Amino acid sequence: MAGAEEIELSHSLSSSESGTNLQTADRIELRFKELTYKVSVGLGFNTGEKDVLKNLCGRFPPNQLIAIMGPSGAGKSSLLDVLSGYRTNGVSGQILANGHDRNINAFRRISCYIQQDDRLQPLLTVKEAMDSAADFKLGHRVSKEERHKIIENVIRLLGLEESLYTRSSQLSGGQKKRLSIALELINNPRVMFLDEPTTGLDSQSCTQCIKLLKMISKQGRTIICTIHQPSASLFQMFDQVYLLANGNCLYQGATGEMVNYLSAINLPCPKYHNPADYVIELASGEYGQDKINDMVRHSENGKSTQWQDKSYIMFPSTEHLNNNGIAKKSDKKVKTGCPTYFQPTLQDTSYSNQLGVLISRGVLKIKRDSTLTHLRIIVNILVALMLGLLFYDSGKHASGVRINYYLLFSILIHHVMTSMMLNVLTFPLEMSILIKEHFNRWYSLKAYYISVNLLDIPVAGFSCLLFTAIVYPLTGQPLEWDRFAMFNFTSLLVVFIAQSVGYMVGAVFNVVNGTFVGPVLVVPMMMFSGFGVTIKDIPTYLKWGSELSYLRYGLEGYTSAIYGLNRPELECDQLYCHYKSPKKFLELVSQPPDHFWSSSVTLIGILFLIKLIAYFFLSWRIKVMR
Ligand SMILES: Nc1ncnc2c1ncn2[C@@H]1O[C@H](COP(=O)(O)OP(=O)(O)OP(=O)(O)O)[C@@H](O)[C@H]1O
Repeated sequence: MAGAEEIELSHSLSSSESGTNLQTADRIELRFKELTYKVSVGLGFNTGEKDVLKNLCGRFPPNQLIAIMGPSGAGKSSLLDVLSGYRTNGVSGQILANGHDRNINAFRRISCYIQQDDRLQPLLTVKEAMDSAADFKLGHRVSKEERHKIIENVIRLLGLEESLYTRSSQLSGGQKKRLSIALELINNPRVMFLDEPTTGLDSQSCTQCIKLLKMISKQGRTIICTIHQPSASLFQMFDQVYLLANGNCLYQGATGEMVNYLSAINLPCPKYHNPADYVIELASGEYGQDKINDMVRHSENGKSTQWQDKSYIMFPSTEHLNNNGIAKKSDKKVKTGCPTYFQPTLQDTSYSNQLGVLISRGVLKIKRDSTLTHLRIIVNILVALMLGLLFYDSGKHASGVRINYYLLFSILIHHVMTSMMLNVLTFPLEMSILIKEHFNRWYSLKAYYISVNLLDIPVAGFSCLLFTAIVYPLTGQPLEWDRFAMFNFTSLLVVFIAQSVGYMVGAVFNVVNGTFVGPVLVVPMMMFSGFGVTIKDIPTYLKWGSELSYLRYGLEGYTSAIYGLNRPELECDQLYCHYKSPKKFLELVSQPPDHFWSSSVTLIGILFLIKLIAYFFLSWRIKVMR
């Protein structure tokens, strides 16, 4: 993006209805006092607390691009997490928006947080991602034409016109970053937090990215980002610097004043040295801890405003108070920085709108997902064919009853493992996107959870039906529609339960741990399924295990569908067939002849219970991760 073009774009935006330029009253000055953030560290008996941020003070005015700088581990990301409201546990001190205590929910409505890793939907194109973000954030409050105009403006502003039909996964690092910013710009946030927006970008993309942020800040926004070690030219583009070391503030003030500050405290920046490099060296302790202590003392840990640029619009804390020190009613909007219309939820659009957009976006993803959809269908076809050939006609003759029972158990394990492991492996990636989008208020967790469960039905249903349609006739099961339907219904219930277990594991564990925990959770289910040790042979003190095993009810559902419902005697192709009468076999596996419906009802109960548990794990995980 050329400079002239940028100016032209920002001009075109000023008259647009997207409202990307902020009114003075909408601008936010963020201040914090005595801000401390403690985390628990250590394991077992050796636990303790660590002060990540130590009594920090600071002032981030609107219309400015602010860099939080410091060496690795200084507390930059933590400060961003705390100021954005992403982290609230272990935080003490005061955070003020326009001089008033920051109401976390009101503040979240006017801010956004863009994390270091671009958590984008890999299968959606830039246009689709923008459309769905606009649908989530603007919904029906804004007409279709207006929405289109807003998207167009933001896309133009961020120079993404040429990548409109490129999938997010195929964008370059710089384009991904720009798309992340574009998605959040749609609802015109007044404060933007960005964690290391230049990491992984080449120098040209870095410059483009920072130029863009600068331009957005000049529309009245407060833009705060962490940055590692900027080049001298990049450094100059920031309006303000907040320098951290070991959780303390070493400097807060205008970028142009930093060299003067260093000279004033007898730490002059050597000639021809990039001031950004020099302060990082100082903050890393390369010149001694005493220099760090001096800087903390002189900056008063961020309290001193001596080096700040005084030209920006200030929001004195008393500006909106009447003589009694009470906020004036008419100033409600400025006071909280929150829209004046009543908003019962954190999200900008209704629950039904969120669900609708999640489902239409999900359908797009399903169509393109090579693992969750295409691979899943292929695996079901291949396994069904393999089992069909291996157990060919095993269900037809009385001599093959035992072998057929092994087949039923194999089918059960196939459904459990494939469905569960797919979610264990793919959900952690989805989790990181969910956390970002949920934190930035695109949708509620409930809407998300209902949508994923609804979206699971068609693919699971189709692959299950395909599997049954192949394996059932090949293995010589009774060709009766009701038995076929019952068999498939049991498979579906087992698949849904296994998927929910997968969500549960995927929500709590990362891919590596989940890959271990998932199968481990299946083992007790297998032990108590009645396969091998029949239910009547399980010791009384372990009976509870069989009551909980969804594999037991799945196996019972299968055997009832195949051998129950008064199935007539089986053909015997040998001199003697012990299980000629299906009832005899059902007795062996200690199962009443017509157990199908009671097994199905129990499976449905287990399904709802596991779905509920998975939801609680998911919401717990989201809270814990923050
Ligand atoms: N939840 C946590 N538990 C334990 N220690 C933590 C936690 N969060 C932060 N820390 C510690 O606090 C310090 C600051 O971490 P933070 O991620 O904020 O640093 P940073 O300046 O962003 O570093 P980098 O530039 O390497 O990302 C580090 O020593 C980190 O290990």
